[in-house]
Amino acid sequence: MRSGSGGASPRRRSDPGGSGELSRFSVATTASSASERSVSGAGRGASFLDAFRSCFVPLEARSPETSMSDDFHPSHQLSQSVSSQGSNSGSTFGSKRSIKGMYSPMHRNSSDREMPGSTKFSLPQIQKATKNFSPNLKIGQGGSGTVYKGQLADGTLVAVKRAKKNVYDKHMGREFWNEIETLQRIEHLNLVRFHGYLEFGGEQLIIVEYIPNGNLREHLDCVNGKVLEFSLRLEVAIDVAHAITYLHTYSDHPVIHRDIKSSNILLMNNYRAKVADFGFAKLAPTDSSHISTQVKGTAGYLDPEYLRTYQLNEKSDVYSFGVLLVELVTGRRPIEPKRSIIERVTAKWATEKFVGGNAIQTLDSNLEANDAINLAVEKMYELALQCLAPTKRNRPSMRRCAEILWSIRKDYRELVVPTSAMN
Ligand SMILES: Nc1ncnc2c1ncn2[C@@H]1O[C@H](COP(=O)(O)OP(=O)(O)OP(=O)(O)O)[C@@H](O)[C@H]1O
Repeated sequence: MRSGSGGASPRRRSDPGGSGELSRFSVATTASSASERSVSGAGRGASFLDAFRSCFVPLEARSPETSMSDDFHPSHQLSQSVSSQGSNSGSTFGSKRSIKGMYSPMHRNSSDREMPGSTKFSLPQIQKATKNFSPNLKIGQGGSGTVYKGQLADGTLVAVKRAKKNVYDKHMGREFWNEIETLQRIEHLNLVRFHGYLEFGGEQLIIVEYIPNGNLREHLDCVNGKVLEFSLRLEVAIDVAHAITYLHTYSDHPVIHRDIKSSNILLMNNYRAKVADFGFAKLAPTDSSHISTQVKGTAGYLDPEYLRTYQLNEKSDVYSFGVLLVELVTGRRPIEPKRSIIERVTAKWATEKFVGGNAIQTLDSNLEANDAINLAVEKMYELALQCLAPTKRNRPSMRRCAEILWSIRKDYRELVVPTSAMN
């Protein structure tokens, strides 16, 4: 995914690992395609080291044995088309917002789809806000569309996601409605706020809160020439943990994001993080034996168990979060094809270093190590290893991840500012 700055000129992104883009994909085919896309690594074994190595072994993907149902769909209640303008709660885990009538695109017929889809916005309004989708206002490019910065008549800054027009790919349309459905359900300080949407005249637009300070990947790449300091990385990890905890635990119905990755973590000017991009999000299956027909996610972040079994679970987000933790410490992308084979899969390389007692060697070279950072890095890897466990039952809940990160932050702060100095 390529993205630009929040300003008028598109931002260039550096590529220190020479890794290029991580492909976002959905595997809907036979299991062999899943195995082709999986990450290779060391063999299995009984030792601790081998146990965590197996997080990265090639998967012997198999077709689900049980008969496949279609991708899980919530039992939609018919609805109004809501434009969610509610205020953010600001509480740690946010407030539950109950949207009684969920809008169900799956249950609409095609003539409905030609109708303007939002009570809030008209196409001319959005064309005006984005200067008719001016290339100068382009702030991001993803697999499913282009993102523009816009300003509404009342001065509110918004991000407008314009879905790709691809008549041959019905999944694109599904992603669009998926994102709207999820955004309507959720509200949390660490999730991008939904303003509304519009489907009209071949355009599919999602309008959300504009987040001014770029995405986490850009900051780890020092695109602005500024290093993201360690304490802020820890704060970002906590914000993301809060956001996912909310999705898994406190939203009306547990939501699985399915695409947790650094380019989907957006930063405010004060470096508070917000999770974006709900195109792949799903309501958690109520039936634990549910089998998806499509595995979705981004290479390098994808839960190997989900890839192998097609069984979706909240713990798939926990796996991706483990990859993100390693990314925060190392600054590297999850897969760096241009590095030596040992270093190519960042999480494997870094956690092996950790187990070997050399965690600090993996610290982002832009950061300067000190006692506080050393300790925090060790603890973050301990947590990352749990998140990256090969099977979901051995991974912690997101809530547990948040609690562990709070304690890491507490210890970090105490070491950075010794108590005696505060008295
Ligand atoms: N609300 C927002 N405010 C500011 N910038 C945004 C916003 N939403 C997205 N962006 C920018 O646009 C980029 C692409 O976002 P988008 O959600 O479209 O990804 P995507 O299409 O799902 O991409 P991919 O398919 O690779 O996941 C983000 O990385 C970010 O830099």
